[in-house]
Amino acid sequence: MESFVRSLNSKLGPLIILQFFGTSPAIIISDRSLAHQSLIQNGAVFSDRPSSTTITRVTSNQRTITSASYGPTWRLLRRNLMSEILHPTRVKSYSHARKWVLQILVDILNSHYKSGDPVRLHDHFQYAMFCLLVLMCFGEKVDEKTIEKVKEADHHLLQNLSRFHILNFLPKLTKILFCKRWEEFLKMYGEKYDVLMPLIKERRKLKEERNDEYVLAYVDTLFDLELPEEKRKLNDIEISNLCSEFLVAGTDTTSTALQWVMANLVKYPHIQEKLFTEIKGVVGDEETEVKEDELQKMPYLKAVILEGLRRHPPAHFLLTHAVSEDTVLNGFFIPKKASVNVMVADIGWDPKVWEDPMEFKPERFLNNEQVFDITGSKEIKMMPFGVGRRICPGIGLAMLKLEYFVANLIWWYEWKAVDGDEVNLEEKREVLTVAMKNPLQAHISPRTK
Ligand code: HEM
Repeated sequence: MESFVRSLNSKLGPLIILQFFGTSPAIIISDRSLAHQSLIQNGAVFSDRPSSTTITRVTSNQRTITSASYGPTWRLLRRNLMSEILHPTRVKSYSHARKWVLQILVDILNSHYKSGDPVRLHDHFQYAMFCLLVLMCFGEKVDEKTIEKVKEADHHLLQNLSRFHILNFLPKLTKILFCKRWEEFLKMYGEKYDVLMPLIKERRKLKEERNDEYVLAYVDTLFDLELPEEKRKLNDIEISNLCSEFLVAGTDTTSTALQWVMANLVKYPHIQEKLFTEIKGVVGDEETEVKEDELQKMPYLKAVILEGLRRHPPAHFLLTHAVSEDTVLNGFFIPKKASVNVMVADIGWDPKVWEDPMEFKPERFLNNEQVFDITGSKEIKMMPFGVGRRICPGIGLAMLKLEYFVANLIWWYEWKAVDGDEVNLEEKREVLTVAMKNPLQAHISPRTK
């Protein structure tokens, strides 16, 4: 799809409008000024989401659930909630969790070092990022067996997502035409619910017993919430859906970004060395950990992360937006309900903005007198997290995690390519992200400082 769109795009220009069989048109934007016009200047109109399947009944081991809706109000609500738990002050309160997860990662890496085998990073990163989000979601350390079960249930559903997309299209009809697929979907849905529900119940109990003596978790923000229009609280399936989205949205995106950055640091040892020298200038030789409050003294680290996100944005498209009322963009009439897709990767590779855009050069972020604005509020130069009203609510947490984990991984170990093996930066499309086609493998050795 992406290469098809790209070839169409080079022939037709920065705004493509596709329409099939009288459906609402799909618009594809690959130009940063059009992205700015639509998502920032006209954000109120371009920031809805297309409606998706309404789950009305899920039979799980525990009970039958009879309602769950995904309307626009619901989505706005979700966004507000995410901003509450992902607010910078809250994000800080989870620094103990990041430290815990770093230790898990380091233990795994140490055992690789001792065995002499190269490290295959992606799975370890993904597991570490997932542990972190489970902890932020449910507030307590969850045992490894349960984490595996939650991961498995989410993964299963995610891998089948493209097969289930068709169910969004006229559900009344697809329930007859694709009844087996509906059954399969509801079964997987029920399995996920069965895994999450005990964690949610346990947390609810703890919240009632302990009153104020705990660090707020994402699920806590859902318990007391009342839907403003429907004037009711969230039901169990809605809560479990939101928890699952929290876990899914933040895991693969962050672990993919982390892997791309580390791949470039292995491929270009001089960049890795320069980064290590910067860290050494800030952190005392005796220290085993780069602390979160030291990260802001490391401009080269920030430049490496930004360059990683520009050159290899984990999502090459934004999630689909929908237009909430008839409007005009670039002289074209865009009707209400049209869906809008924005080509994130192409925007960050624009040769008019970036010299040698396909090269990995963190230095390009060092010469700016002002701090680089990744939110694109004044001008969009890249948009790995989206921009405007629908910008990723996890942006602050994601940047912090990337800086913290990259700094510590470089502080602890020297990373080298496997002998005779060039680091291959070919891409592969996954469900939510564009990952490395050949996952990074590297030899590590502990630093002697
Ligand atoms: C490097 C890491 C990440 C990247 C590159 C990333 C990127 C994105 C992008 C491009 C979008 C779509 C924005 C749009 O449609 O306009 C998005 C949405 C979202 N992200 Fe992230 N994200 C990252 C990490 C996270 C984390 C850590 C969380 C939370 C734990 C998170 C939660 C979400 C949610 C809930 C949405 C949907 C928001 C909505 O529908 O309004 N993301 N992200």
